[in-house]
Amino acid sequence: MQPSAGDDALAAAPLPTAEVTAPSAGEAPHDPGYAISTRGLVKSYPGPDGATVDAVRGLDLDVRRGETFAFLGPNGAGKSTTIALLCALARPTSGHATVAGFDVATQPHAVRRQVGILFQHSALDPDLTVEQNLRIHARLYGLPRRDVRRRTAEVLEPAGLTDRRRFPVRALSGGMRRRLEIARQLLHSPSVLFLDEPTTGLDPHARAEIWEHLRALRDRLGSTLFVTTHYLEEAENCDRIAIIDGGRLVAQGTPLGLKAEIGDDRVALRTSDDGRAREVVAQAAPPDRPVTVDADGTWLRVPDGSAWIPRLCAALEAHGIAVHAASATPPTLDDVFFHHTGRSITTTPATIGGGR
Ligand SMILES: Nc1ncnc2c1ncn2[C@@H]1O[C@H](COP(=O)(O)OP(=O)(O)OP(=O)(O)O)[C@@H](O)[C@H]1O
Repeated sequence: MQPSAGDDALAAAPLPTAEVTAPSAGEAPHDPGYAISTRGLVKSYPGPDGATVDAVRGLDLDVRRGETFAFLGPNGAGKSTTIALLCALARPTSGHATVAGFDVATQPHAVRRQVGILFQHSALDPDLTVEQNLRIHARLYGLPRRDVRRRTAEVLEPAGLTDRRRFPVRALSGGMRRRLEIARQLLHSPSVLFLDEPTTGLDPHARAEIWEHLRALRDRLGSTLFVTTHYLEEAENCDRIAIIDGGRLVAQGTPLGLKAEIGDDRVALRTSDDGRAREVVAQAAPPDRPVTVDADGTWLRVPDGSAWIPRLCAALEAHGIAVHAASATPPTLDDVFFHHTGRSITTTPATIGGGR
């Protein structure tokens, strides 16, 4: 969902051209090592019939400078609302947040000059050329006229779009358009770049290219990247991950650290009779290990999963149940997501050996 700015007067304010000032002490929690810091951040919207929709409920988040940070959550979890708050496009109901050292509630102009935002839906004009789209943005951000040509060339080059600068946007591929949107957001040299599902709708090749581009930008400019994505393999390559569910932060850590917290391997068995297999596996497995039957077959979590496969297969075969396939897999990020939210982030059913 695209952050809706319409509910807040803040969003309608014009972008300033003046230099920003440093925050005064005590306005919001701020550690100079953090690009983003929030404490008890809340956003509630008026809902239907006088009810209140609590989109973000008390978020405590710390994102280090130069970090690539993945923000994961099911649909409606509050990801876009969080981005809107952090970009000062919506006003927090309560709590504090600083971005690049500026308070989103008391210094919204300064925050907006420090951030670039890639929305889920394209904000490019397809009839204008690549350069014209960039110039409009430069003007909106009050870039001095003498700098526009230089900055345009500087952002187009790493995006691989220099030779397309006179093409109308409608003549670009989906991946090129996304790279152009990223380039446009870099024109005013933001220190934090927010990307709301930057690769959704792109084919795997274009997705890989976007990530290559983002990593190169991070390495070259030292920008902090805050990315929402539904693709766990993309989150896997980020420095740290936060999972939000129902507006609350349910997990935060490195991909490795979060998976290590889950610990045990997942052993999945596809059998001739999964209903009976569940009972047999429950008896043969260590006590207090829940055994589940779903589209993947019969599965459970145990330490050193591959050592359990021969034992479980022997027990099943002793009960006349044939085992068609068996696998043991270490925890994946989808397991982490499932563990914290009770559901899978993937839309397609997981397969034995490749799923939860
Ligand atoms: N302007 C608004 N007015 C009322 N409710 C809103 C508004 N914007 C968002 N919400 C509600 O807040 C909750 C969080 O929405 P949000 O768009 O932040 O979630 P999300 O995690 O970005 O979802 P998705 O992955 O589907 O984009 C949802 O219940 C949504 O319906």
